Parts: sequence; C-alpha cells; structure tokens
Amino acid sequence: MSYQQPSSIITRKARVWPEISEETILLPTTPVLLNSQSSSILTFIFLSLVGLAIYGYMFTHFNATGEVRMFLLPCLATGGLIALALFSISLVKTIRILLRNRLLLQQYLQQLQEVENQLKACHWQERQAYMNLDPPLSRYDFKSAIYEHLEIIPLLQNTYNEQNSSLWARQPADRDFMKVRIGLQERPATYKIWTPQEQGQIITSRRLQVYKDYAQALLEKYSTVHVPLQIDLQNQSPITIYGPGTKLFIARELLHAILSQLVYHHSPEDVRIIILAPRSQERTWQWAEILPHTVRYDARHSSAQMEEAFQAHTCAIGTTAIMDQLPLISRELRRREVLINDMQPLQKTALHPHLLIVIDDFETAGDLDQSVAALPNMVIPPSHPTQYRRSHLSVSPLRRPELALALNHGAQLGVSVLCVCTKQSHFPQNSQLLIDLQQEDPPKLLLNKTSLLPQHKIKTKRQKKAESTETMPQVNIQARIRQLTQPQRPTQQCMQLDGIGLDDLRSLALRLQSLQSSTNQQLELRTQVDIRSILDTPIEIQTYDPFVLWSDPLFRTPQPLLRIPIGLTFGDEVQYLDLLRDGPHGLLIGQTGSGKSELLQTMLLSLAFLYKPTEVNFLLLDHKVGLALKPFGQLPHTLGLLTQMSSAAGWQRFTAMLRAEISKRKTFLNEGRSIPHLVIIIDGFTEIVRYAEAVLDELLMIMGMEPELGLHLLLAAQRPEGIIYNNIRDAVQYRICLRCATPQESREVLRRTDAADLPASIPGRAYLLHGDNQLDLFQAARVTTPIYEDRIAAGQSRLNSLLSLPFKGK
Ligand SMILES: Nc1ncnc2c1ncn2[C@@H]1O[C@H](COP(=O)(O)OP(=O)(O)OP(=O)(O)O)[C@@H](O)[C@H]1O
Repeated sequence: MSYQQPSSIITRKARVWPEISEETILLPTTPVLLNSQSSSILTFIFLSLVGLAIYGYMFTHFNATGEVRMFLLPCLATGGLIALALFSISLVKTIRILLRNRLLLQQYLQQLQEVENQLKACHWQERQAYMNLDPPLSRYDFKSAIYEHLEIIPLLQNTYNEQNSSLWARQPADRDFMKVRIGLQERPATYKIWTPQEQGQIITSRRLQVYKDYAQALLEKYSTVHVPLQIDLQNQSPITIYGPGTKLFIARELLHAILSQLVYHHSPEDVRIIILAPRSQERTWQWAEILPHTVRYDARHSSAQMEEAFQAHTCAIGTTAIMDQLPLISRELRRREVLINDMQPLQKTALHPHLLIVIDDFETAGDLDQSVAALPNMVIPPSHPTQYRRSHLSVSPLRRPELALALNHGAQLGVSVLCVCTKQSHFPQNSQLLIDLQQEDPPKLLLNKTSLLPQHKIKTKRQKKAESTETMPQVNIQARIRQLTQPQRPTQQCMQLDGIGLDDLRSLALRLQSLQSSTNQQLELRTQVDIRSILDTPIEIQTYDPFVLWSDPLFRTPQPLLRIPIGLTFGDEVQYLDLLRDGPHGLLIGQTGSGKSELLQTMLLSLAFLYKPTEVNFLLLDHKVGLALKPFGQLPHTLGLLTQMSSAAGWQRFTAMLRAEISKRKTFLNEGRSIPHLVIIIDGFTEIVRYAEAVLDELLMIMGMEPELGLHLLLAAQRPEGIIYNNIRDAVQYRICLRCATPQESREVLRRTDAADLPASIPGRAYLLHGDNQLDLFQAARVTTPIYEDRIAAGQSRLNSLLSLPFKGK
C-alpha cells in the first residue's frame, strides 16, 4: 500500500463532556411495622369463653334459689356484653394495625420502585456516556446485557469527514489524551447508593422480607456499571501486553485494537506512531503503512521538504528496516532530551507530538538475525548508538540501547512504548503497566506477594457476587491490568477484550489516509463583526427596503424558519442559531461588559431583518431601565416592552399579558389559523426571579408548553445563580455563554471551563452549545460597529437610526 496525499481537511471541534451524575441516591428506610396483637385476641377469646362456661355451669348445676338465679342471669348477660365489647375493641385495633402495616408496606414498595427508576436512569446515563466517549471499534455483542438499551455506533461505522465531531477530537489539553479503551470492565458507579440504618425493632413479615430482598437486589444490580476500560499510553509507559503461548494471537489483536482506537481519536498532528515488527508479521502490519500517523516525523523538516517526507513512513517491518529506523528514533530521543534540559524547570511541558513506539513480539524463528561471529561481545555505548551501528538485529528492539531513553525517561520526553511479549524475561525494563492475558497465576517475576492480596480479595468478592445475582451478565475475565510500579493499586479486570480483524484494520487505514488535520490556530477568529457582513445579501442602509428583503427568497432561509446569523466563527464562516432546531428555548450568560446586550440586539435585529411581523413577534423584558432593548419597542414585531421589572406588580402585568397571548394562540391553533412565533427575551431573569418567586414556575410552565404554540424563551443573566439556574438549565435546549467570571460558572453553563478563559479584552467572544451538544466558538456580530458609526449623521442615536431604517417604508 502506498501513501496518498491527504484530500479532506478535518477541523477539530471543541469537545463537550457528557454529564455523569455524582448524586447520592437513598434507598428508603425499612418501615417499622406494628405488632398486630393477634395473639392477644386469641387469649381474650379463650378467657371470655372460659368465663362464660363457668357462669353457664353455675347457672345450670347449682341448686340455687330462684333469687340467686335471678342474680346470676344479669351477671351472665353483663359479662357476655363486656366480653363482646372488649373483643370488638381489640378486633378493631388489630384491623387498624393490619391496615396501617399494609399502607406502610405499600409506601415502602412505591418508594423502592421510584428509587429503582432513578437508579435505572443514572445507571443508563453513565453507561451511555462512557460508551459514547469510547465506543467499540467494529463488532460487539449487542445481545449482551452489557450493551442493553445503549445506542452505540461502532467507530468503523462513523463518517470520516468534517461532520464527525469525535474524529481526532482528543487534544493534548484533554484529560483523555492518549487514553484508549482495551475492553470492558465492571466498576463502582459514579453515583452513590446510600443504605439507611435499620431503626427500632423490626417486625418481619413475609412481604416485608420480599421487599427487603428487592432493595438488596437493587443495591447489587446498580452499584456497579459496565463501561470501557482505558489504559493511559502517556503516563503508564512502558506498557506490556503479556500473551504467552496461544494467547499471542489475542495479544496482537488487542495491540491492533489499541492502535485503531488511538488513530481514530488522535490526530497525526498530536500523535506519531513508530512500529517495529518482525518480517513474519508483515501481512498483519501492512495496514499501518498508510496511516497518516506513521508518516515519518522529523522536527527538522521544512514545509518544502514535507512533501518528500510523505513518501516515508515509520512502519519498520523486518530487521533491515528496523536497523534503519533505530538511528532515527535515537536521534529524535536525543533531540527531545536536549530540548527538555534547555527548558526552565517551570516551563517544562510535554513535547509535541507524542511519539508511540510499538514493538511486536520477536519470538518466531527467523524473526531476528543470526549474531555475527566477528562482533559477538560488542557493547554499544548508549551515547553513540549510530556510530557503532551493526547491520544485524540479534535481540528484540526492546533490548537495543537506542530505545533506552524511551523506556527510562519516556514520560518527560513525550514518548511511550507499547509492546507484546510472550515471555516474562522479555518484559522491558521499568515496565509500568502489564496487560496480562494469562488466565492462571500472575507472573512471579514481577509481582510480589503484596500485589497478589488485593487481587485475591477482588476475585473472592466477585465470585460471591456472581453467585448471588443472576441478573448480572456472566463474563469471563480475559485480562488483568496490573500496575507494576504501584503494587498497592488494585488489579483491574477486563471482562471483554477488544480486538479487530485485518479487513477492518485496512478499511480504517484507508479512510484515515485521505484526511488531514487543520489546527484552529491556522484559522483566524475576528474581533469585530458588522451585522451587515453576515447577512446573505449585503445591506445598503441608505436604500434598504424591508419589504424587498422579507420577500426575497435568496436573502432569507425559508426552511428551517428562524435560523438567524449571529456572528462569525473560524475561517469567517457564519455562525447561525436555529431557534427551531437548537431551541425552542435558550440561555444567554455573560459577565458584565462581556457583550450580552449587544448580542441580544444582534439577535433581535437579525430576526427583524429576516422575518416579517406576521412570522415573528417579540415580547421584551428587562429588570432594569432596558436601554438595550428599548429601541426595539418601536419595531412592528414587538408586542410589548416591559422595563424596570423590579416589583411583583410588573411581573403580574407580564404574566397577564402572556396568558392572554397564549390563550389567543390556542384559539387560533384550534381554528387552524397560522400564528407567528413569539420570541420572549428576559434580560436579568435571575434578578426578576428574586423579586417574584412565582416567576420561576411561570417560566417553567411556558417552557413545558407544546412547541406548536410557537413560544421561544431567551433568558439572559450575568451569571448562573444557584437553584434558580439549576431548574431553568434543564428546561432550555441551547446555551450561549460569553465570558464568565469563574471556571465554575462556565462549567455550569457549558459543562467545561473554557468560557472563563475567553479574553476580557474581546467582548462579544462566545460559545454556543447547540441543542445537539455541538459546541462552537464565535465572535458575535454588532449592530453598531465603529465603521458604521462614522456613516450615521451626527446627533442621531446610533441604534435608533439603524432600527428606524428597516421599517421606513411600512
Ligand atoms: N460583539 C461585540 N464586538 C465588539 N465589541 C463588543 C461586542 N459586544 C460588546 N462589545 C463592547 O463591549 C461593551 C459592553 O457590551 P455590553 O453592554 O453588551 O455588555 P453587557 O454584557 O451587556 O454588560 P452589562 O451586563 O453590564 O449590561 C460595548 O459597549 C462594546 O463596546
């Protein structure tokens, strides 16, 4: 296979991390049942019967006078009545207790079912989130309980173009840079399940015992999750895959799977791979020769030389190729060492790009050259490997001095080593992580007794658990991941190892071959954007006629309606916000001076430019005097502008207005009439909610209404504030975040801290988190730009001038 020039450019997108719940879910307390006193009723019935029997006996057998008999009769009747009354009382009491216990049990069951639903949701969310981050490569057992209810697109079924936001997404600053999955593991869930202490004396009943077993089953089923198991190629190097005997085939499949994951998630800009493999494995490594990640990396290459370098790759198969490759590796390692030594201690950063040296096993006869008799005892000084270069490779590359720096100081130099070994004696020196495919005992050579202990414990626990829970998938442990340098860290168990076939490898390499990464640094992001420059047809203010534009099919985007330009992103691409696709509801957060008011104006003006008042209406609210929104009150689109909403009365006015509008819309809808969309902008909503708490419910109610009513809320605030924000956040679909005061605030809005790093000197710079989780960085357009300012007649309000123009012909 020969290397082709790349044809498609991949611009890597900003990443959005999935939300994984860390909440603590409480299992309900076992109810304290009351004693039903059924035994006391029986005693009572027995005693009453005995009493009546005695009376009866006396009445019939004693030869008493008629007077005595007369006396005995009422006694007998009274006694009988008292007994009956007492019996009824105690029966009622018992029934009450039984009913109460039944109610308690019903409530307990209901609580357990609610908790189960909550646990199910968290459990699924966590599994789906991790599976989205690390999907399988091609094949997976979709019938397995591990994948139940998950939506999975294997990496090979993805598109390999600009639209794929996960391709080459991992960048050096990301927490999962150089981390790749090797299979699946079972580990404790991120959310916690809390079991309450049992209170008081527990009276057990059969039903209660069934419910307690149910609670226990919930605890066992949901306290762990099956998620991908990752290894850290950057920080755990050297990494050895130990596949003795027949396991060598699986070890090589795993090695291929690791590399496939690596080249999918990392761009060749950030990661370069060098492969050293024996001639016997030529067929299994051919796919790697066309990967953009194995194009020879040489820091000294000028861009003019790059084209020539495209022809050379770093996939060295066979001893001759390896002997050519080793001096190059050695030279690069030395260069990195010099660079690191020259850096000030505080400046020391990981060197770029990260190099991964992959070494296959050299065990088969003929994999290594025969030692040359003339140079049997020659020792190569590590400082001059190339000068003493031999033309034969008689030991595995792992033993070669050229690789000593990579094995001993790889972490500092930005170099990792990943190898396959079939013998413990071949493990590289300083091996940090061992992926042990051997089913039996761990290698004695590297593991002392202390490291066996936790593993033994885990195994026993797992066995016990497997016996007790039938619902859990029963999978064999296929590999054990041991930290060799930190024996105190528990061994991880891999339940399903990844692997990939040669056909899939070839298909992956062919798709990646035509791609090239483009860095965001190459593309500029402007600092000033005039709103007129982002509209599809340039607007000439002096001759602008709104009616012409509203009916111009080229100018407006007919479908989907409500797609408005709001700024420019990298490479002068227009940034759109689609209130239908991304919405209907959204948030705009930005600290004071970040450009919030300007952006609101831009959005309103974009909508007014593009859509007629019969298509879009506005309802505007500002808790302050509303200087920014005031000019828009004159637009024919605007139903109302309410300012100084700092009292409950103001809010009541708004709700009354809104309710009337909603009921009008409902009537219109029932009559089959079309209704314009209503964009409701609330500036300073957290302040308004503080004055009138009922506002929050009202807002949430509006957000829950059916989309046919055409309501679109845009809530603007300076910061995401506590509980108010939390409730709102879940109800909105898109979020625009200008500069935030703190990383925490940014995280609350975007799930990442980047908005806190937006430059304060560039107002209007913002992130847009779309409804489908895509994140875009853009520069918001302005209604009034300094350029435009000069062109407006002196003394005229800048904004009013612009706003009056669109409707002059009305
Ligand atoms: N998109 C933009 N491009 C360039 N400059 C901008 C942009 N948006 C705002 N600015 C500049 O930043 C200043 C502050 O903007 P703006 O008044 O919109 O901030 P704000 O976030 O609404 O502040 P506050 O919350 O205090 O009202 C503006 O006067 C303008 O000079």
